Amino acid sequence: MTATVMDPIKITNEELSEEFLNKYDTFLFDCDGVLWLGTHLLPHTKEILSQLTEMGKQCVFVTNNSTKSRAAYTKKFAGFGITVTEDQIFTSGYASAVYVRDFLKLQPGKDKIWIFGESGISEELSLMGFESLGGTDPRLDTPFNASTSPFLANGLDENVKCVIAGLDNKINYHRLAITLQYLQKKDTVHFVGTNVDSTFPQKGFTFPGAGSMVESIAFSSGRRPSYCGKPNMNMLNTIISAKKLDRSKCCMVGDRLNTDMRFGVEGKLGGTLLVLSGIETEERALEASDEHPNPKYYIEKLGDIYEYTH
Ligand SMILES: O=C(O)[C@H](O)[C@H](O)COP(=O)(O)O
Ligand SMILES: [Mg+2]
Repeated sequence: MTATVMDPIKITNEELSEEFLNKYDTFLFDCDGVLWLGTHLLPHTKEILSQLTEMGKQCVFVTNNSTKSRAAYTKKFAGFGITVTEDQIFTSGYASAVYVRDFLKLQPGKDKIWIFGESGISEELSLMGFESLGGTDPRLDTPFNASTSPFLANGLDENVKCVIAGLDNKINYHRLAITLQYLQKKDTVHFVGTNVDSTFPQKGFTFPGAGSMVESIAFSSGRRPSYCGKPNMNMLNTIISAKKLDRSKCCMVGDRLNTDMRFGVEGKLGGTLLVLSGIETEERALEASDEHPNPKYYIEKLGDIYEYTH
């Protein structure tokens, strides 16, 4: 293990917890691996979020998980007994929809989007007035047959101008095959990836992440996607301007070095906190690497801050 110039500080006691809490006004929380692992809420997540609110801190939730829309996430929080409003939530599905509207300048009502992914993408597009195809369409669940697929029967839809690809737990050959047909239209169809995460942390398991799926279709098409989730700075800029944040008073809290910590460091936020309850290990947090930055602080799990201060 090589020591870096600015060694990450491990939060292990009340004093360091207080120092950390007092430094920032706004905390940007990653969700998977930080707040929860699937349907399992991590210990003292609810308590630390209430503590921050009582201290007058602002909490924003920034997830690369595109499977749910912002509206669906408010329900997930509510299911855990945590009150969060939709304007506190930013997802990679929403960031992708913003990119399609504001950067690609596709036109709602005219241009359509083919989705390789779940309802979190189509719901955000629909709120912006975009029609989408593919995604959770049950006809894609059937085994692929080129001569009977309804997506090939009448030719491809000429109005599709973009493919958005993200995490899809119903990934199958039918979805891969039709997505590739649209991506082969290189001159007219853009390629957007929601997020690059190679893996997806769950309780006791690490599963394939969105990036593993997006890279599969990138490989077959020979194209590179524009990734919109963390660490893309467009996503951070959207959040900073929507919430009118002072970057120096913000701290990014995440469980991944190449997405969350990079987002905080490249975005010049005041601080970063890596939690070890998701993807990364202490060894990785401390190693010097060209692949990712080190965090400013790290801790075993977010709820420990609550425990140290109570
Ligand atoms: O593959 C994925 O989409 C991710 O692993 C994942 O869901 C990321 O979510 P986050 O950790 O940013 O909340
Ligand atoms: Mg995470």
